Amino acid sequence: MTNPVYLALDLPRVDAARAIAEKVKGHIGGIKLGLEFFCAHGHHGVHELAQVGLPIFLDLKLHDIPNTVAGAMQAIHVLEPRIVTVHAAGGRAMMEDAKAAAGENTKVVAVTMLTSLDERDLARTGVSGSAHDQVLRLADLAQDAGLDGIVCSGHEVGEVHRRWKHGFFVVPGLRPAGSAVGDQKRVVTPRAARDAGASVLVIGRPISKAEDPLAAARAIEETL
Ligand SMILES: O=c1ccn([C@@H]2O[C@H](COP(=O)(O)O)[C@@H](O)[C@H]2O)c(=O)[nH]1
Repeated sequence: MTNPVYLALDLPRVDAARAIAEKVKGHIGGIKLGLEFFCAHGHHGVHELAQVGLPIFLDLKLHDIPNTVAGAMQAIHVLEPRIVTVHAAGGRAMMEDAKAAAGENTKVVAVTMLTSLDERDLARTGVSGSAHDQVLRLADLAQDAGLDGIVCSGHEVGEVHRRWKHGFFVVPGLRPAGSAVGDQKRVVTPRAARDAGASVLVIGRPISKAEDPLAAARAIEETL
């Protein structure tokens, strides 16, 4: 079975990110590079991390008018990312155009409700109702737009999986039992997310900020 863990390398330096990735590469399935890394190091940084030899997930959370998002997707095509994120809130046309502009081997997935938000935060953005309903609504929109799947928390992935049988589900906000939650609010353990139907488990600080990243990655792998 392929290792479902993608290591989120939200680090300011390429050499430090690569050193951690090299250290743990036998215990993860891929590398996730997000806004911090991409804004600082762009294509060059992605090429460096691709040298590790694992699939690359570009978590750029694109959210703009359809033409602009399609252009951004075309611009990252050469990097051959395995997964790219857009925001479902960008709407159906934006998601359709993002998918049409993506490479054949790139899964395009839509961020539904960030795992750093709870229902109180959601209400403050003007959306009433539960996190669960918001995620299901945006998951339906992403499916209608022809995307490959969505990003959601481990609290919702079970229900989304029941409704969207062949969807691809990326789950961040994962914390091994007893580890610091930080800015995440809708959190479950990696094992709970996997059991509920997650295709990809995104894990960052519990590995990247651990005193011994290799031991942390191994310990997580053993729980799966
Ligand atoms: O809803 C979302 C969408 C993306 N993320 C990203 O996942 C990682 C999580 O890192 P941790 O250090 O394990 O908290 C990070 O890169 C986020 O940008 C998310 O957390 N929630």
